[in-house]
Amino acid sequence: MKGYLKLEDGSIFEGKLISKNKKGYGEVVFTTGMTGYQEAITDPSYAGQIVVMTYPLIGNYGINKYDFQSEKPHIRGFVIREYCDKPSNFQSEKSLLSYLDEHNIPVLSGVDTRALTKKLRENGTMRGIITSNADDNIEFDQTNLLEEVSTKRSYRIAGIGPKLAFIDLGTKKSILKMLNSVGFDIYVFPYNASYDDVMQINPDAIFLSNGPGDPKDAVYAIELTKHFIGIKPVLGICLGHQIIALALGCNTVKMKFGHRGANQPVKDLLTNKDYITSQNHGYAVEEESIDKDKITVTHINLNDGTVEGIMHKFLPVFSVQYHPEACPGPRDSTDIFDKFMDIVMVYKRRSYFAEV
Ligand SMILES: NC(=O)CC[C@H](N)C(=O)O
Repeated sequence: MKGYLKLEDGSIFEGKLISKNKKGYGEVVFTTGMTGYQEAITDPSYAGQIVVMTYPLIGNYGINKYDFQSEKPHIRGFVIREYCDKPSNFQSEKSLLSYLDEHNIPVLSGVDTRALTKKLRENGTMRGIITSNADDNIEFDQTNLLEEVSTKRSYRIAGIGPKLAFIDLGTKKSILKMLNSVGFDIYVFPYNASYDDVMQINPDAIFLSNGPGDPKDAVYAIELTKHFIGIKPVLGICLGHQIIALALGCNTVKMKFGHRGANQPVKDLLTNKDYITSQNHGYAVEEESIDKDKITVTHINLNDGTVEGIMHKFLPVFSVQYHPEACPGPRDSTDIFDKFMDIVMVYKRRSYFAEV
């Protein structure tokens, strides 16, 4: 069936509606990963968004049971150039389309994704609708994205090391896996956990996860972070990084079209090393808002110079905008998890010896 992606500036891209569900609304964003569609569609940070894949052939390696980043897809729609309905991969268990159909996600294929991407790059991210009727109006659901994707109840992933209070703002499973693999005993809390909730476990450190939407909407997490800065080591990734920046008094801004893909170059200004990183964000910490007497910019994006990491000069607080856990993408920067463990152990020992 013929279908359309209509953008808020009135432009219309034609394609074929190949899914059972023929309609979806969202913010239209593009991602440049050549592979990694399974990780992207199940990454809760994409909640509320219609995702355009710039790589022209999608679906060719199917869906497997290892690469899910959460329990289900969170995207509102999927736009591709060409769909491959005969997946070939030793781990593949089902086709991409059957998986998206199970979860009622609309898929528009046969779209000129190059022209669409150019449009989004020039005009910036826009809202849009996937529909069979080009006269339909773009609507927008005002759901609370954090409530939608965060865990509903607290749970633990046991480890032999220090206790980590992990604030789940829509985390990717691979972040939990990486933190657990370096030894953290993880207590996962919902997005609206209070200071008292978290203090019940007497944590050694705090972690703020990735997640969807505008970081300024994460009001509970920003307040919580303010309580812990200077008291416990704090690490944040992506949305977590933006929340830490806001808690430290910096500002965040919406980018024109964001960074999404598995090939974003980042410079580590402390070591002068460059990494290729996995990214998925539409907001960034505003450089001019950073108080340089207190906070160091540790990483920048080599394409556009935007802030990709910060570190407090005197307190154990640091964060990165990119995704060191990869999934999808290169594992150039996974050492951040070991670095966090080292810092937490130093602080834990210090407070132990202060007590005895
Ligand atoms: N992956 C993320 O955590 C994304 C953070 C935030 N929602 C943004 O778009 O910038």
